[in-house]
Amino acid sequence: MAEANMAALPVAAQGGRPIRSARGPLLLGAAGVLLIVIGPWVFDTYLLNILIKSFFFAIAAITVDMLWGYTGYLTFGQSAFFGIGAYAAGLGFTHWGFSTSTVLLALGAAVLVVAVVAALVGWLSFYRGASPFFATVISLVLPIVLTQLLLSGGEWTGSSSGLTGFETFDLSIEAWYWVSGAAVVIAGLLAWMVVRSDAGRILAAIRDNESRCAYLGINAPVVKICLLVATAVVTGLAGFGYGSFSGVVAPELTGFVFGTELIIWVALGGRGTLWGPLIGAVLINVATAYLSSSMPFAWQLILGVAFVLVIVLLPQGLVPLLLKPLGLGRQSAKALTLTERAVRSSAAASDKPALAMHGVTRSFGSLKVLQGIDLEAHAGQLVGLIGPNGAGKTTLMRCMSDGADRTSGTVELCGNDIGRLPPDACVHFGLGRKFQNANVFESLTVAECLRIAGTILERPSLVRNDSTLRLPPYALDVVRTTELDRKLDVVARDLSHGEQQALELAMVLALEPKIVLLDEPTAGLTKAERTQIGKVLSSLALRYQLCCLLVEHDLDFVEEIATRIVVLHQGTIVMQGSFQEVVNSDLVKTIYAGSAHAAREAA
Ligand SMILES: Nc1ncnc2c1ncn2[C@@H]1O[C@H](COP(=O)(O)OP(=O)(O)OP(=O)(O)O)[C@@H](O)[C@H]1O
Repeated sequence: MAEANMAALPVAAQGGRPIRSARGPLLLGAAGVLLIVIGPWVFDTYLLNILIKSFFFAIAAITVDMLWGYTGYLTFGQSAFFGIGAYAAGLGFTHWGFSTSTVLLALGAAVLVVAVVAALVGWLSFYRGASPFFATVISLVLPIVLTQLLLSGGEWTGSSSGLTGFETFDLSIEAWYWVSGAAVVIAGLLAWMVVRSDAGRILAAIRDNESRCAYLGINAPVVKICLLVATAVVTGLAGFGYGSFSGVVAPELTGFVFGTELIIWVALGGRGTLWGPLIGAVLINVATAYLSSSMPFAWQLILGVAFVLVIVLLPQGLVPLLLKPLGLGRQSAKALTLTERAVRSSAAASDKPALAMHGVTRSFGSLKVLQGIDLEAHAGQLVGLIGPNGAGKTTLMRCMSDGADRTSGTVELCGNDIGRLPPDACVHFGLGRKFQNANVFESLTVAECLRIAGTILERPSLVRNDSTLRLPPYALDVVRTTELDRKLDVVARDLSHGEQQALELAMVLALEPKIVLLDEPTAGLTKAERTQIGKVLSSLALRYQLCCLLVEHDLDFVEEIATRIVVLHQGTIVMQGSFQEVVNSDLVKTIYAGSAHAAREAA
């Protein structure tokens, strides 16, 4: 294919992506580091003691924020990982004595057990088809089960009293303060770097629209399992530090109440900000230490009421509101260059069908929606799939893009049998699917959506933001003809309906698909937008030799661009041919007249 060797050309240098201004967090970070350095000279021993514990708790709160605030996974289970880390120290030092080798063994055991438990919980929570509600219930069960295990551990775990008085690191309170302070700063910086990076934006994409991620070839369950394991290990290490410092480990550290407190600290501090939960966790723990003895019940009640109020009235949390004058959260634009990317994969070979379906059926109970569909489409063809409402067009598209959807029959994409493979695997065979309703990442900018769309071709960095956005020529065509290149820094939810449709199409094309499925791409578009999209679609097939399948009710539009028409009626293909052959066919006229009559009768 000629485009395969096309040089990357700078086509636009305008627009930009909003990133959180680094000035505010840096100022805040500098103030925090200063407090950590001078703390031992400023705070009394009691406060130092509280702060050390708060720092370890704050690390756990940061990980909850990454899971809940950034990825949308509400978890009560991080306490379990904190507790496993703390008990690794308590059990190791109590039963085998304190020595360098015990420290290393206990630390290794903490990391291993936490990673294995987190991977298991992640697999259970995020396996295909599991709902977010199910994942949250699993996260509730984990601390409850773990607490029961510890309670039934007899003398070995100390049962309800836990373990106390074991020998631990011989460090002064000042040294512990600096160590825990350094740990929270490092954890905060690492988390901040990851969530701001290009790869970190995938977390927000999963939170926004997991189904679109799958159709971009991103295996969201695996991403979530990896994130859960990484954050669980960090939380487990924080727990190890806490257990080693306090010399006391008790079942409460693994419990569901502590898991809920972490959620409260994150919500009050400011979900999705990292520094909010960090500051929230520290301040609430300090306040609890001073106030809970003078008003033990009232303080918990105040925290509970504040939590409810914040969730209902102030979803962004309290800390961002209090620190607004510092300029935290203000947006600034980073210059971004949009360039053309050479197409990596060649189009499907013309002698082999890009899409081949044989005997495909789909039933919902006794309702047979598709009845033995045989269909082939080649590279360079733009096939219009038409038929009355309820004919089974969308169902047929689903069967082409998700192996689990059909009841029987075979589907091959570029010669690969999709078997029962999920959409993200089908995408790797060259599939791109555009849905009827614009399906984008609403909280991300146009540039971020487009970058995430190219994830399977250009692995995004875990630490950096790339200042160049590379797109294949046809995706660039869509971006330019619809003037999205002037709106790279606009958040997707603020685009017009037509622009969102164009953005979704550009995202699908950024995948460099060989087969493009388009479900009513002109629905809700103005005449001008329809003409623009029509030109782009024609060029996909004619110029770039992609295989396109288009479901469309607008027959004028189909006439303009389709190279072949397939008519579907009551789940079977009743006719295939050129547009003129189809519209002049008596059979097709009868089918459409019949469905119009049925529609009038129904009305
Ligand atoms: N999940 C489902 N459960 C039960 N029936 C379903 C399901 N999905 C689709 N159907 C039925 O299958 C038939 C075909 O639906 P489908 O959406 O594929 O038709 P279509 O040709 O795309 O229609 P339209 O042009 O109105 O979008 C309809 O009768 C619909 O009610």
